[in-house]
Amino acid sequence: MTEPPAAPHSDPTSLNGHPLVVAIDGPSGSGKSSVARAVARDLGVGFLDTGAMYRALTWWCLERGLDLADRRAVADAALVLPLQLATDPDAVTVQVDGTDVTAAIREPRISQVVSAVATNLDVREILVRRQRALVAETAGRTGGCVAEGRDITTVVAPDARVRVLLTASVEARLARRATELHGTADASALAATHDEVVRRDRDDSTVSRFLEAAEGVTTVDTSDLDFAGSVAAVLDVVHAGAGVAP
Ligand SMILES: Nc1ncnc2c1ncn2[C@@H]1O[C@H](COP(=O)(O)OP(=O)(O)OP(=O)(O)O)[C@@H](O)[C@H]1O
Ligand SMILES: Nc1ccn([C@H]2C[C@H](O)[C@@H](COP(=O)(O)O)O2)c(=O)n1
Repeated sequence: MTEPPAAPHSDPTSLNGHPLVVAIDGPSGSGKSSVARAVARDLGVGFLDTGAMYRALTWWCLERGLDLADRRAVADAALVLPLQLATDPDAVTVQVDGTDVTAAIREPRISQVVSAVATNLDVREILVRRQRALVAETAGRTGGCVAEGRDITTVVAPDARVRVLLTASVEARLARRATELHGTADASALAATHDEVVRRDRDDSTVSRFLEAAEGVTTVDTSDLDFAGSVAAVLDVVHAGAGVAP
């Protein structure tokens, strides 16, 4: 008898047609974006990087010469932000008004100031509305959505079937980001990365709760895990919490 080919990934259709939403929050450098993307790929569903939305808005405001401290002007920009965000985990692209900003929004000049936009409460209200719509649309179209950010488990998708706080020690997170940005985690690279990780978390945590798990949220500490181990740990939570066949 011929065996059927092995399934390439977990099967969200085992949820009797109910779309699977996986919400992942965590501090900077914990691995949210890369792990969430790999988890979405494994599940065969869409992926939403909500930080990319705050970054794209920041990029657009700077492009238009707006003062990021002008909260009203930045919120007005958020209302009309011409954003196209691809949610295919194999082809994540971010466009603003037809310009591909996928790489530009990761540059230090954006990382250094994005918190000024992300702590604008009027902006948050507007982008959260868009994020909820994107999660629903993506989940309906692909069978599910893995969404990551700082307030997904608590504000954007508190009813998600699976909710994870992905965390790691500050030392591990600094080393990861330093290696990513500077190719090394030596003392000078670690010092240069401090603002990107520690200061940003301090500012961002004034408006969102992502340093500790909210009730019902499962913490996955990746300090001692490699990347593949982090993905496997989150998939374990998904399989346990959502009844998704591995
Ligand atoms: N065990 C691990 N788990 C997750 N990511 C890891 C791990 N080890 C190294 N990394 C690397 O850490 C870096 C940071 O990951 P990523 O950008 O996904 O973090 P993040 O939490 O989304 O950060 P930010 O919120 O600042 O964008 C990436 O280069 C990733 O490949
Ligand atoms: N749901 C979210 C997502 C992101 N932010 C903030 C935090 C960061 O300073 C910025 C960019 O996010 P990153 O790409 O580094 O994950 O946006 C937030 O407040 N809420």
